Amino acid sequence: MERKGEFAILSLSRVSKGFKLKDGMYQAVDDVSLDVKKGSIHGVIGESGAGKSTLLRLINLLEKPDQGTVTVDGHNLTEMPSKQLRKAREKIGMIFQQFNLVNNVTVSRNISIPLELAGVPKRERMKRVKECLDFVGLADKAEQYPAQLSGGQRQRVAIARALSNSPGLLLCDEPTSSLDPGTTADILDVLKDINGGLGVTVVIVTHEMDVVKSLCTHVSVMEKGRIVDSFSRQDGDFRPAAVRTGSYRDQILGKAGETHV
Ligand SMILES: Nc1ncnc2c1ncn2[C@@H]1O[C@H](COP(=O)(O)OP(=O)(O)OP(=O)(O)O)[C@@H](O)[C@H]1O
Repeated sequence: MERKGEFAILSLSRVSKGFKLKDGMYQAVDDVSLDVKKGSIHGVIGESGAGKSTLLRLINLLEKPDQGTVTVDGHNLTEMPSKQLRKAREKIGMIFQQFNLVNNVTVSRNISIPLELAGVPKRERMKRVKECLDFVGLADKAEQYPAQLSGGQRQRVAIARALSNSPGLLLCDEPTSSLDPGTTADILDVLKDINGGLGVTVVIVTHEMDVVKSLCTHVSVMEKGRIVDSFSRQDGDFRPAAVRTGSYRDQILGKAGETHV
């Protein structure tokens, strides 16, 4: 039963996505249903090629599902006319493994662009850019260019840009996979602050177990385009693994090894 305050900010219902290849269709996401609770940090873990990035891109309709519905904050995105969808997307931030910054403009401008696209007046934009830079601890880098920054600093700029329109949901596609362990820990701390301090729900796809262990409140395991297991790390959801022993669930819940008597 759903507990008070635990309603889903995001629901995927029977979502599928296939890609046309030379020798037929490849089903990257296959009939996936998933609820993400408001206020959670929901990790999607799985091997390379499992379909994690495609699943994430289906959430904000960067990929259009072949079937199924995507509901964010009670609004069915899959049925929205494009203008309304653009508005809804402003409230869904996204960050990427390779940061995806615009390299020939300054840090400030990178953060300002989503605000410009949303029609925010200049004065308000400047204020918001400063707030976002302060939040990620890069106020002194405002007039620098991405090439002048380290990987961790670039990811912080990308995070500031993703936060500029005050999203309720932040989608993270392998956000630490290009970073060294120390910088990874810093970025994970920023994501924790975004969740705990700003109340933003975070969905993160990763193949790194440590990222899930240090960050996530809820976990889904993806295999061959399907979600094969989903569990909470918070409330003693220690049901036996739905899949084999030594599964992601066992490892994440700290039960790995219990069977090795
Ligand atoms: N635009 C596309 N056209 C054709 N095939 C695609 C496309 N995007 C993804 N795929 C295929 O779909 C499968 C799932 O890819 P996806 O990137 O979602 O997996 P992933 O779990 O995120 O893996 P990784 O961690 O390696 O990125 C892969 O086999 C990939 O080659």
